[in-house]
Amino acid sequence: MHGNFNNHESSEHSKHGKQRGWHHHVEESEYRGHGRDHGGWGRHRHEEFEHSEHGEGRHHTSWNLVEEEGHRRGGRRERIERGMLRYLLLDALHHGPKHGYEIIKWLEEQTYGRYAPSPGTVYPTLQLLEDQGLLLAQRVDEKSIYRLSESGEKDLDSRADFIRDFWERNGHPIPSPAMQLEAEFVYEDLQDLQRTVAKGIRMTKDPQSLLSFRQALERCKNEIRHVLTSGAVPLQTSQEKPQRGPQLPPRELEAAIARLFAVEDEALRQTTIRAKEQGLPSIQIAPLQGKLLQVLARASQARKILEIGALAGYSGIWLARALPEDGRLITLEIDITHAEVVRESFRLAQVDDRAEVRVGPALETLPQIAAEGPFDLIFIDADKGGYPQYLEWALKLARPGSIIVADNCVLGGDGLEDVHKPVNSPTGIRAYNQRVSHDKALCSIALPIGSGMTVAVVLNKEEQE
Ligand SMILES: C[S@@+](CC[C@H](N)C(=O)[O-])C[C@H]1O[C@@H](n2cnc3c(N)ncnc32)[C@H](O)[C@@H]1O
Repeated sequence: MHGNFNNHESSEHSKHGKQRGWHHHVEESEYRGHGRDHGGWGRHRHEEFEHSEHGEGRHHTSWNLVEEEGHRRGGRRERIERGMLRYLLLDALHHGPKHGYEIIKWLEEQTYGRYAPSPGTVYPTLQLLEDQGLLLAQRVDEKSIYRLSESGEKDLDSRADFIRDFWERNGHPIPSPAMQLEAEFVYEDLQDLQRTVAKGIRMTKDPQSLLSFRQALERCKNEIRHVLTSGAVPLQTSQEKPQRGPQLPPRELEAAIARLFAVEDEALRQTTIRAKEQGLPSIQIAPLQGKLLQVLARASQARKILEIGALAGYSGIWLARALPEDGRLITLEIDITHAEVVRESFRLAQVDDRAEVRVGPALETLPQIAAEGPFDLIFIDADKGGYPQYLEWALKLARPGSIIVADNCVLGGDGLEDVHKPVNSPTGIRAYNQRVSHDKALCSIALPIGSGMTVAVVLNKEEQE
């Protein structure tokens, strides 16, 4: 029940309280017993409900006769919905035969004093239940001892939810005032958190941010579980230093890094704009990845670079710009239309003196360029099913110290799981990762950048473990 605690809903209810149904008022009390809205203590709204003719009409007249209310006890009280006392009486007798006063005491004790119905409401209700055949009464020493009849058990069963909720609220000791106050704060924080998350969900347009919300909530739940089991807040591990300042979700973080480290110039921007205009898909690498390729090319002092999968030449431009004047980039492209766009891109970016595109299926072109190797850096970014074969070729065309990079290798984790799937699995990415991560001739890592890049360095014999 997530209602506005301050709403007084009598008018709403009386609007519906018509025909043969009857309604109750909604009662709000400043309450320090256990509240249902919270599942704990706090301000508690007792919401009563309308019974229609489709409900339990057979009780209507008799219920109206009975006023039920718990006593106020030491500032704590439990009030129950009108008409529900009968089920508490039935429940008391379900736990053994009792006379009227014993029932009152039993309820008072079991609720730790929260609820003690008055004799003035209990005795008429017992009489009513007996008349309805739900109780059996036996006179012993001037007192009636009651026990449940079979139909009484059934009637009680029909309200099992109410009974369960009642005991969840009331069947445990009352916490100290200090505990109650702290608990109020916890509930307020919880509601605040719920509002914040709901607002975040409404405002965000990025699925990655939603994933980050879930991860943050998971961390919070884990910490609370830890407190529950060990009674203490978990120690921060060295990787989980207290966080300072706003935390950006991964995509925004990449964009922020790119703004600082990988700013596109006009030639690069125009490359993607022209590619779009020509109807090419926007599946080029991100600026951050382009810069990473440049860093790797520079680190390996690359003079010859091979790329498999050119599209419009965007990544090719990043790579070609990391080459010395006499360096060479060969990029392979199956689609002749794409290849034409690539040529124009290289010309406009003024790297056409060192970068060229070769047209055809890569597996046919690769054997033809074997004589032009070895290549210092090889970037694989074509059809994903071909990755394992491209890796074979990359290893043939590389030298010790060469770097082999492949794009789209993490795919939100899909590229990493189930690495034992056959090498010709649909994407080939898992097989690729399996191979580069285990091959002794390679030192490799997958990076969660873009949709994930795997970087591998070819080792010489002495370097291999
Ligand atoms: C993801 S795009 C390349 C993006 C490019 N590396 C960039 O970041 O700017 C993949 C390209 O590989 C090409 N391709 C697909 N299968 C190929 C194959 N068997 N041989 C060569 N190129 C292929 C596609 O036509 C497409 O242009």
